[in-house]
Amino acid sequence: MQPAHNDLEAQNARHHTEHQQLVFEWDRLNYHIKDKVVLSDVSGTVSSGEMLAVMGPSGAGKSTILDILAQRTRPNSGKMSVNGNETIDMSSLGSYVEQNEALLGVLSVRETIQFAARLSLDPSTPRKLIEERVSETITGLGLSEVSSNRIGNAIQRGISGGQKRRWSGQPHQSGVLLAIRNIAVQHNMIVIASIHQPNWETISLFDKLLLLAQGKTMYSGPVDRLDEYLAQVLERPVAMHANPTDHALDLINTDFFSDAKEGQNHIDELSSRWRTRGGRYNSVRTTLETRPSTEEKESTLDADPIHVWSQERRVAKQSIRRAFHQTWILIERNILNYSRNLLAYGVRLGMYLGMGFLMATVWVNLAQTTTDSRFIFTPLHFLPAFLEERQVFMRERLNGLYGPGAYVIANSLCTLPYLFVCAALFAVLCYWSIGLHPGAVEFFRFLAILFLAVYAAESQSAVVAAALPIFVAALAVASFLNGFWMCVGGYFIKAVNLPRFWYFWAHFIDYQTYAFDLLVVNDFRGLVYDCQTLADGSCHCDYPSSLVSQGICQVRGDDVLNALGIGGINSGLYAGILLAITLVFRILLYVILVFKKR
Ligand SMILES: Nc1ncnc2c1ncn2[C@@H]1O[C@H](COP(=O)(O)OP(=O)(O)OP(=O)(O)O)[C@@H](O)[C@H]1O
Repeated sequence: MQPAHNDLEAQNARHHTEHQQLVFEWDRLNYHIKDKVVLSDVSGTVSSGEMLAVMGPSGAGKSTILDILAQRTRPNSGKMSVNGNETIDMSSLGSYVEQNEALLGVLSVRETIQFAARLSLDPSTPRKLIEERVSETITGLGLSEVSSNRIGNAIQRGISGGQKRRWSGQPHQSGVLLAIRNIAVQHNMIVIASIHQPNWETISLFDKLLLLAQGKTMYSGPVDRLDEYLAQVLERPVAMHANPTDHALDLINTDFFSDAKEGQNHIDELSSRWRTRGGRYNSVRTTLETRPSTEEKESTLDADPIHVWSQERRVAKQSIRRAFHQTWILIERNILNYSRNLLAYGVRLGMYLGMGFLMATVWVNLAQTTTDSRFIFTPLHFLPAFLEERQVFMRERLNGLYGPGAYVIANSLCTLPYLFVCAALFAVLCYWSIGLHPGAVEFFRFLAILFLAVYAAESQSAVVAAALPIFVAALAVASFLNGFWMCVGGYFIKAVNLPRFWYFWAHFIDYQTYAFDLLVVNDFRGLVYDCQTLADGSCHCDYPSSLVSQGICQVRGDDVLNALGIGGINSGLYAGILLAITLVFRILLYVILVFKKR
C-alpha cells in the first residue's frame, strides 16, 4: 500500500494489484540452525482471495515457515515467487501480524487503524479515501460499536481481549476468521495463518492447509481434500463426524511415542508417503522450474503490475517526502500517546512533582545554612513507556511502514515539551524553598540546565532499552549506569580526588559531570555564605575562605567553586558538551535500531 515517485502511476499499480490474481508459491524451502533441521523441502501455493492454514504440533516449524514467507528469515535453500516473479519485497506487499500484537493502548480502535493507514499509504492519498478504507476495515472486522473505545493497556482498561484479537487479526475464533475471510475475498488478498486446534467450522473457512511435523510436510493442499488424502494415501480414514484436521494432528503427533526413534520413523514414513504420492494434492505449479529466460523475464517484467507496484513501493520507501510525511504522522501519534498515556507521562510527571515536593520540604532553606546542593537524575521511570513504543516500532518497521530515522526523530522531538513541563514543575516547586540562588537569571539558567540534564538521562535510557528490550534487564543496566555516573561524576568523592583512571575518561564522558558542575556554578557564583562562629569565637567554614583572613566570618561562592575545582569552567562549553553527549545518545539510539531487528 505504499506507492511512489509518481503517485498516480503507483496508485494505478495498486488498483491493478487489488484486482489482479496473485499466485504466491514456495518451492522446496529448507532451513536449518546448526545441525538441527527446522524445515525440510516445504512447498506450497496460495492465490488471491484464498486463506491458508499452517498447522502442526509444537516445534513443527510453523513460526519458521511464516517468518520465511514474510522474508523475515532467509531459508538455506528453496525459492519463493509471486506470479512467477522471485524479486519480490514482501514487506512492500504484505503485513505480518504476531500473536501478541504490539499496539498503543491509549489510542482508540479507529485512531489505531487510521494511523496505520496513513503510515502505509502514499502522502498524496486523499483523506476521504483513507477514511473510507478505515471505515470499511472497522465494519469488516465487526468493530463498529467499539471503534471509539481505547485499545487499553496494563493501567487503562480498553476493549476486550477478543476484540483486541479481532483488530490484530489473531485467528482464534471463527467469527474473527469470517471477518478476515470477507476482507480477503473483497480485496483479493492472500491470508496465511498459523492456527492451533481449530474446530471444523473454523478450519473450513480456510481454502488450503499446510500440515507440518518436525519440519517436514505431512500435507499441503486443499482443506476439503484432506480426508481423501488421509483415507487413500495414508490409509487412515477419518471416522464419520470426526474433524479431519484433529484426526490428522493426532496422526502426526509423536509426543506419546515411548521411543523418540520410533516417533522419528513414524514421521519419516508419513513424509515419504507425502513425497511420493502427495503431488496431486499440492497444486504448486511448475513455474519455478519452467520460468522464462532472463531476457524473456526482463521484457515481461515492466508490464507486470506486481513488479511495478513492488518497485514503486521500494522507491517510495526511500523518498524524502515520504520520510517527512511519516515523521510528521509519528509526531502526531506520539503527541496523542504521550498526552493520554498515564503510564508514560502521568507517572513520570507525578514522580517529578513528588521529588520536587520532597526536596522543597526536606531540604527547606538548605542552601542558606550549608553549601551543598545536588540533584540526582533517575530516568528509569521512562523505560516501560519506551518499551511499549519500541515494540510498536519493531512491528511497523518489519511490515515496511517506516524506518528508524522517522521513529528516532519523532521520539526525540516529542519528548522535549513533556520533559520541559516536568523540569519546570520540579523547579518551581523546589527552587525557592531550598533557597537556591535568588536571581531570576539564575532560576531560568537552572531550569535550562535541569531540562538538558533530564533529556540526556532519558536519551541514555532510550539507548539502553533499545539495545535490551527486556524490562528487568534494561532496568538493571540503566540503574547501574546511573550509579556509575554518580560515582565518577564527583557525587560521592570530589571529582579532583577521583582515582586518575576514572577521572581521565569516565568523569569526562559523564553527562552528570557537566550537569552538576553547571548547576553548582549557577548556584554559588556571586553569592556569599555565613560560616559558623565557634564557642571559642573562631570562625569555621566548610571550605577555605578568602574572607576569614579579612576578619569576615563568611565564605564566597567562588571560594567554594575553587575548592571543588570548578571555579574556572566555561559554562557555554559545558552546556555544549552536555548537548553533544545527548546528541551522541540519540545517534546511538538510531544506530542500535538500524541493526536490531527485534
Ligand atoms: N533460534 C533457534 N535456535 C535453535 N532452535 C530453534 C530456533 N528457532 C527455532 N528452533 C527450533 O526449530 C523448531 C521449529 O520452531 P518453530 O518455532 O518454527 O515451531 P512452531 O511449530 O512454531 O512451534 P510452536 O507451535 O510451539 O510455537 C523447534 O524445534 C525449535 O526448537
